[in-house]
Amino acid sequence: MKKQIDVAAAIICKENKIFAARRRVGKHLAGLWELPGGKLEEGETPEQCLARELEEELNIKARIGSLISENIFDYGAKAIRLMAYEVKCFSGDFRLIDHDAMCWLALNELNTIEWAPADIPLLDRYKELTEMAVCSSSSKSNGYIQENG
Ligand SMILES: Nc1nc2c([nH]c(=O)n2[C@@H]2O[C@H](COP(=O)(O)OP(=O)(O)OP(=O)(O)O)[C@@H](O)[C@H]2O)c(=O)[nH]1
Repeated sequence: MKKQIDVAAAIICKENKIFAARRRVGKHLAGLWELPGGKLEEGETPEQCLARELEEELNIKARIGSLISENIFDYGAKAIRLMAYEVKCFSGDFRLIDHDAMCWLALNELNTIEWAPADIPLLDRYKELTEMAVCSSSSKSNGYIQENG
């Protein structure tokens, strides 16, 4: 049976935009865009893996937030379990060490680039959750009564 590889990926958000990086020539899925991250090493939690990968690939230090969603995807030659975590706190200047391009996209721009297929359901889920959060916070503020005097 084909081995399933565990991969952790980061949904890095800044000012309502999400970070994407392009896989470089020579790699599996070269030219497609992905969330930064990588394969779990033995004994590593997904959070530890992500913190390590973000430092190795992008030169940033990050606090890994909650699991947004996961997706099992079969690429034929290999199958992966891709786990996406939210990252809102990070420091350092982004440097492309392992990718050949990067960009920041608003939620309504996510479909303007070509993502690795395994990422698409995860990004859809993230969009859904973010829109739900915006909706619930605006309904809370509508319900708040402010009185004069
Ligand atoms: N990091 C990352 N990998 C992804 C994403 N989506 C996706 O399908 N993958 C796949 O997950 C696998 C693991 O990623 P990796 O970055 O550790 O692998 P790699 O190909 O650079 O390393 P390798 O050359 O040592 O095999 C790759 O086959 C990659 O194509 C994603 O959003 N982020």
